[in-house]
Amino acid sequence: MSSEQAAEYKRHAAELAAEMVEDGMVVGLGTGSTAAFAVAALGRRYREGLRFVGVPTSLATEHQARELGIPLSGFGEHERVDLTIDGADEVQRGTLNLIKGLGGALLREKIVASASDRLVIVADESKLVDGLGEHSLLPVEVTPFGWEATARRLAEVGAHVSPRRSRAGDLFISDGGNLILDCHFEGIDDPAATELAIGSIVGVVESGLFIGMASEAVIAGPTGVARLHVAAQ
Ligand SMILES: O=C[C@H](O)[C@H](O)[C@H](O)COP(=O)(O)O
Repeated sequence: MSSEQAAEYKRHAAELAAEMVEDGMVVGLGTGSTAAFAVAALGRRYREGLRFVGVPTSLATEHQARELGIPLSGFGEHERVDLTIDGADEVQRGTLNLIKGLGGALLREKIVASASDRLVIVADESKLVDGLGEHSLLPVEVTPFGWEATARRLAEVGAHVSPRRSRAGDLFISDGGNLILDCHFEGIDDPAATELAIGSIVGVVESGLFIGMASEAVIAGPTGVARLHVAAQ
């Protein structure tokens, strides 16, 4: 799929999800190229009279939403988020378990997702996988202090670890002031166990595994847009 086609599919999925927002909602605003289409569509809907407040999942999304005139809020004012629309790097068929964080926003995204009544994932169909870790690295956010030691612990649970760097070659710093270690696994057979193993390492802030969090995925491709739900076990 060409990048123009992928962008078109992302836009389709994002615009359909943006239609799910209703008057009075608290809306989680995701991060990344696909979520940005949803934020743009929500900006248009706000200008047309829909009233909602957004909870942004990154500084980049906060900036985009402000430019569009979307009012923003946070967890000081709201305990729960009604609906979050976000992208993903991989979406597992059936479970809708996810890998997120290639854009570096996984920590805020996970905080917002965990406070959301509904997490709707928007993506083009290249993101759909049978098993997590098929195509994507797993980003893990870690504290800057002692990151090399944390990286060694991650290697012990089976990851090939590379610290993420900026284009200039410096260590990438997340919105939360942490580092990201990109972890390659030879497939992630048991995502819940992997999430637990990674989460128990001192120095790990969060991993990009989102297990049991997505309620729906809106996936667009050449045959149209499909709304996927978690399959009954
Ligand atoms: O940290 C970034 C986020 O998890 C993104 O939602 C994810 O990387 C997908 O981004 P995109 O829609 O640009 O592929």
